[in-house]
Amino acid sequence: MQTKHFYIARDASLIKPTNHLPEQHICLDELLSGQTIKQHPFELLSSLCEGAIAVDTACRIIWMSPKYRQLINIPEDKELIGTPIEELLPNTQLPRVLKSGKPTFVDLMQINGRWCVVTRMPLKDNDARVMGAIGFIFYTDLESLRPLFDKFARLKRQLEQQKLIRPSRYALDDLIGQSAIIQQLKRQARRAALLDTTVLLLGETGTGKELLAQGIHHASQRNGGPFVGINMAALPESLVEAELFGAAPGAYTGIDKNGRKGKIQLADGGTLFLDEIAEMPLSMQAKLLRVLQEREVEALGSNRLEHVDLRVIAATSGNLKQLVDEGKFRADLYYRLNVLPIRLAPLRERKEDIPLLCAHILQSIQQQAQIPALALTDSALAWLFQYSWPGNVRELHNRLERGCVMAEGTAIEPEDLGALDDLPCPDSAIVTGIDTDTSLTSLAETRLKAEQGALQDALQQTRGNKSSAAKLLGISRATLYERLKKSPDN
Ligand SMILES: Nc1ncnc2c1ncn2[C@@H]1O[C@H](COP(=O)(O)OP(=O)(O)OP(=O)(O)O)[C@@H](O)[C@H]1O
Repeated sequence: MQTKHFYIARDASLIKPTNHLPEQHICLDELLSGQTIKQHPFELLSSLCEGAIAVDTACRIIWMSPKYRQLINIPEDKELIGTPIEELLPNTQLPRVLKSGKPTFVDLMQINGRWCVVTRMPLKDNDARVMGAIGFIFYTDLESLRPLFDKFARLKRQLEQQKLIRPSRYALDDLIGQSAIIQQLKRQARRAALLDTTVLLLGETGTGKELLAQGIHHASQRNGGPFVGINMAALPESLVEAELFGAAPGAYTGIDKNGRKGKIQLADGGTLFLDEIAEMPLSMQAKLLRVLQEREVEALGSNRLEHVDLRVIAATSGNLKQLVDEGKFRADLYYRLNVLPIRLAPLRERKEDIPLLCAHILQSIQQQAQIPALALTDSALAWLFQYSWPGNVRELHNRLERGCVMAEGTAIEPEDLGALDDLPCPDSAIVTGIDTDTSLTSLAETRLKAEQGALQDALQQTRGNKSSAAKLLGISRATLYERLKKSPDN
């Protein structure tokens, strides 16, 4: 196979890949080695555009054209060689080019508040090893493209209004925590955002898997595209196919004459978040595998394959490997999804994050509900530290919300957080400062009665639906069953 070289015309007006070597052209290798002409090759290239910047493999600036300096307001005498590019341009995509070794020929990028059309290319040595990357700005005056931008913005607004696309609400900075575990998680997520591969998020319920998925999308190059989420556990098996893969006109009675787009088609250009992936019916797994392998989707009732361009982030609170071993999850799909696994630690493994999380959550509750600021008493904080947090950050949020409602004074006490629900537990008794002799017996009885009353009320309200009753009470189904067993009637 013949290698393609880049050639530049002697009048410096054109760079194009070709297999021929016309006499009037200079090979770029020759040009970069400076054998042919006196002018620095980068300067020659930058004269073709509105600015250019080059970095080495460590993403440090090795060269910047004067026009680029002007665009980002850097004085001429300021030394930039060796500066990490992200310090100057936080949204730079050159690290991605270094990683992938692939160019992006046309992209839009905001530089110093101005939209620019940019091209990025890897710089490779004779053995095709990446030794740096170079970015060019071709247009900074995009007024002529204004009608196109306006149309794009209008269509995007329409889709958002129809709730067909949901912009990601969270960035990685919204992930609260100072622990080493959270810092490492954010570093992994930033690296995952740079790559365009499938990510598998593993963690118990409420650990922030969806929040992290949105953060990765937000930090990725796909952030201008949609973030589309679907929870496999919330869908009856019969609806999964149409919801996920779409349906052709006439696929089933009552369908719109234009057919129906599935979440996969809606995520085109962006990120598809498949929550509770372990719940995906086996019959649908082969179809999803095709999307991951071929980027092709076949709508229900159609025999046409549509190409889609998306990144998949899947999440599970279960053990996928075990399901594979039990034959309940396809091994080939598991390996396709498990390209970049990221584990989210439960809150009990990073309790040092609790005070910061509480501060953030309390502030947001108080702002939303427009109520005066409430602090946690020392004993409330102590209880938060000794509790095991089966529902993780979601449960912390629910308990703090409950605390804000129940608090009588200016501070939240352990019992406002539902700490007494966990009695009789010696630890709880210590942190709540409750005397564990005779008063505890009557308190426990009173609490049991009140609790059974609340359980019965919730069951009545939800017409006996235990899942909904548990949700209403802010407890898990398992806890609900456990508490029901304590009823004197049982
Ligand atoms: N580190 C964190 N910082 C701030 N908020 C968090 C953090 N982790 C989780 N949350 C919040 O906790 C709640 C639950 O998070 P999320 O829905 O992302 O969890 P999940 O792991 O996807 O849960 P599930 O498996 O039940 O769907 C959300 O309100 C989210 O914003």
